[in-house]
Amino acid sequence: MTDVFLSIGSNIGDREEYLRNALIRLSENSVIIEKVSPIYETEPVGYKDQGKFLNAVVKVKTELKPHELLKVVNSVEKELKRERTVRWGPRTIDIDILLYGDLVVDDDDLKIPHERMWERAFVLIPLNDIAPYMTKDGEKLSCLIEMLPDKEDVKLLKRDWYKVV
Ligand SMILES: Nc1ncnc2c1ncn2[C@@H]1O[C@H](COP(=O)(O)OP(=O)(O)OP(=O)(O)O)[C@@H](O)[C@H]1O
Ligand SMILES: Nc1nc2c(c(=O)[nH]1)N=C(CO)CN2
Repeated sequence: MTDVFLSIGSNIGDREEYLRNALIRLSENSVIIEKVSPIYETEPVGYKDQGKFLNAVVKVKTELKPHELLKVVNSVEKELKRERTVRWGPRTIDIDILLYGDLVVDDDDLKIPHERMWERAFVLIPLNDIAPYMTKDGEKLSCLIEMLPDKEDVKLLKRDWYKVV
C-alpha cells in the first residue's frame, strides 16, 4: 500500500470537530490513518477576509488509486457541508492530497504533488512534524520552512487530538 500525505483544514464552526470527523469518514472509506500531526491555528492565506484556520497533516495508507482517493476526499468534503464560494475562501473542511508515494499526476482535475504545498507554512510545518526525513530537491523541510515569510502565522494549538487505532 502506498504512503499518502493529506492536508486538512477548517475555518468555520467547530473547526476541531470537522478535522476529527474528516479523519473518521476517511477511515470508513478505505483510507487507513497512520500518523497525525498536531493541530495548528493559522492565519488565512490567499483570501484574507476570513477567520483563522485549524490545519493538520496526516499520513495515510490506501489501496485506492489517486483518482479514487480524490473521489473519496470530495465526497467527505460534501458530507461535511463544504460549499465553494470564493476561491481560497472559508470552509468547514478542506482536504488536499499532498503526496502519493513518489507518483506524479498532472491531470486537469488532479495535480500531485499538490501544486502549492511547498510554499505553504500551514502545510510544511505539520508535515515536518510527522515526516521530518522528507526532502524536496535535496532540501530538508526544516530549511524550506525557515525560508517562508509567513511561518510565524502558524501556531501550535494541540497535540494528540486524534487517536490512531
Ligand atoms: N492534489 C489535489 N488534492 C485535492 N484536490 C485537487 C488536487 N489537485 C487538483 N485538485 C482539484 O482542485 C479542485 C478544487 O479544490 P479546492 O476547491 O479544494 O481548492 P482550494 O482548496 O480552494 O485551493 P488549493 O487547491 O489552493 O488548496 C478539486 O475539485 C480537485 O479536482
Ligand atoms: N491558513 C490557511 N489558509 C488557507 C487554507 C488553509 O487550509 N489554511 N486553505 C486554502 C485553500 O486550500 C487557502 N488558504
